Amino acid sequence: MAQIQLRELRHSYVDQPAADSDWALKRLTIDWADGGAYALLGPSGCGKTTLLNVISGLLRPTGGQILFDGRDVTDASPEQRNIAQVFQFPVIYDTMTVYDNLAFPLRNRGVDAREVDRRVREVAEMLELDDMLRHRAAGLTADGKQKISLGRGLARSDVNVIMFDEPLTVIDPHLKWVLRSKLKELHQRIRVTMIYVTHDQTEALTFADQVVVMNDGEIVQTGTPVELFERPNHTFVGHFIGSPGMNVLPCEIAGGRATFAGLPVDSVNAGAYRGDGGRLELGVRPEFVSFAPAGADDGIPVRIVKALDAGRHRIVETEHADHKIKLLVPEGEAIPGDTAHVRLAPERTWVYRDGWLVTGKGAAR
Ligand SMILES: Nc1ncnc2c1ncn2[C@@H]1O[C@H](COP(=O)(O)OP(=O)(O)OP(=O)(O)O)[C@@H](O)[C@H]1O
Repeated sequence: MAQIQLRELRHSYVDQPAADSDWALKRLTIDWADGGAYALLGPSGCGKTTLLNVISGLLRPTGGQILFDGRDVTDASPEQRNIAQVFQFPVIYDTMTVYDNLAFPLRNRGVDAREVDRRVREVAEMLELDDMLRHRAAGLTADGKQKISLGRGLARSDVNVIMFDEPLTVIDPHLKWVLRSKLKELHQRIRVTMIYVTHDQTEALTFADQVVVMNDGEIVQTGTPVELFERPNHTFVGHFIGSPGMNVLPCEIAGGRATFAGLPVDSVNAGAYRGDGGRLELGVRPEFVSFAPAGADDGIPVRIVKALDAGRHRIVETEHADHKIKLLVPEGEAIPGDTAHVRLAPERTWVYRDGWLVTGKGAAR
């Protein structure tokens, strides 16, 4: 097990990177605690796989350092880094039995037969593969094969880190939930540092203690699922996490107060803005927007565009001067007809400058 530190890590696939867009990873600095469960979450192309390959040693970064327990491993080979990796698609030996597949990484490291047997049976039981240990892997379904891949990643207890790259892609939807909870349970049992890469927020939020959100080669926020929900560090995090994502509205700030379309809006942090220009926006999640009671005219006047049933609540889309504002209305509460006023909860409304949360110390990077 290891603490993993990335220092000013950069990578470009271009020979002579010049433009910002030439960088697949842009100066990442982050510490991952020994034994932590992390998810690396971000849209396709944001650099997740590049980062995993740099950590595992398959790719030499253009710049920066990788430290395992304080030791610089930037130039170490994948074998020297002692990492287990589980990929999107099963990597198994079809002609071997399930047992031999699980035992393979242990035997390869010279682990003694009794310990191999103990670990194989333990992992097989956790993944519910115990009744098929003598079967040939070739006969298994795609789900079964991917379970073996997971098992091979989890069998070794001496690894510095286990990395999962979208491991549930080929798994049947109803089994995904089961495997996700199993992985979480397993992490709690074995406490090896785990990094789980996904573009699926549900997978990230259910697996990880800390979620690292990436966009466009940068880490935009690291936090618990609650932190990402309650205090998005960047409008991207607000959009990407949550369903529907955060409302983002253009605003102006004068005298420490924000206005949207000329209407005053109270926020947590407008007072921290230093008047240094930039694109100013307000962010508020649909959960923290509500309709003012009929007859009240405080808040933002809106036109109701549509309402979508989402189980326990409805997602209502409203509009003010071509700006969409979404809100959640609990089941049983009335939705006004054509027009209404909406209120933004001041303690849940944040000001962003050029996408980043205004903290008073410049952008909240
Ligand atoms: N071998 C490569 N050669 C050139 N460019 C690459 C290569 N691999 C990735 N890239 C580019 O680097 C950027 C990051 O890609 P990467 O695959 O790391 O993202 P990702 O978040 O893992 O995406 P996905 O979820 O689609 O796998 C993208 O712009 C991609 O086009």
